[in-house]
Amino acid sequence: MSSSTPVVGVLALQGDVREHAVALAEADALARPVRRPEELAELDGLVIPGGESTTMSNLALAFGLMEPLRARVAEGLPVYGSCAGMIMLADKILDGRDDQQSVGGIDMTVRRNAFGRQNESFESPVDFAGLEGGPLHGVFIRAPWVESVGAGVQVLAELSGGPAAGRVVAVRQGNLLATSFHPELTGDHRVHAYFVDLVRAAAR
Ligand SMILES: NC(=O)CC[C@H](N)C(=O)O
Repeated sequence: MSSSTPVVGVLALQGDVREHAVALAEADALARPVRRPEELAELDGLVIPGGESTTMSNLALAFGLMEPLRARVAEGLPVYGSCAGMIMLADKILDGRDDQQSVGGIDMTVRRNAFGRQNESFESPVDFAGLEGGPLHGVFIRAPWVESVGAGVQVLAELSGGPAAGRVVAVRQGNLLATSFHPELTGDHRVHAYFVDLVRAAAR
């Protein structure tokens, strides 16, 4: 790759692909939709968007992408998952559908639709470790939370107020990044810029 403009795929099976592509472009990456296994080879990084993790799991299996995705994660490909994408990166899922699979890679347990009916969708400020410029505007839509993490996982954000105060909503393990919320819907591209920096550092 050219060191200045990394190529970052957006898994385009389902979900808010376009919004991530726009945010990545704003963060100075070349965004590409990814639907076929061979398209994974050309990437410096990948985003797994928000959407519905059960559908994404079905489609990844149907398109023959699940094993190639696992292989690329094992090779160290930087991947960022938001919401359903966070579920796809979790080693363990609670309240998933029985046949649901994840790509895995982050040593964490996530709970799907964790915030419950009253809180299906809500917005909350999120203090994200290492990001300058004040709290993020966190948009949560039938979001998962991180129930527990292994020793190698860095917690980047937890909710500071409300009924779910203290719940972990952003993590990183090596080149893998996941958020419960949707920065791609806010016009604030700091999380994407953080990820693109990680992609650049990994490609060096
Ligand atoms: N906004 C989202 O990505 C929602 C995630 C969805 N509830 C799931 O289980 O996959």
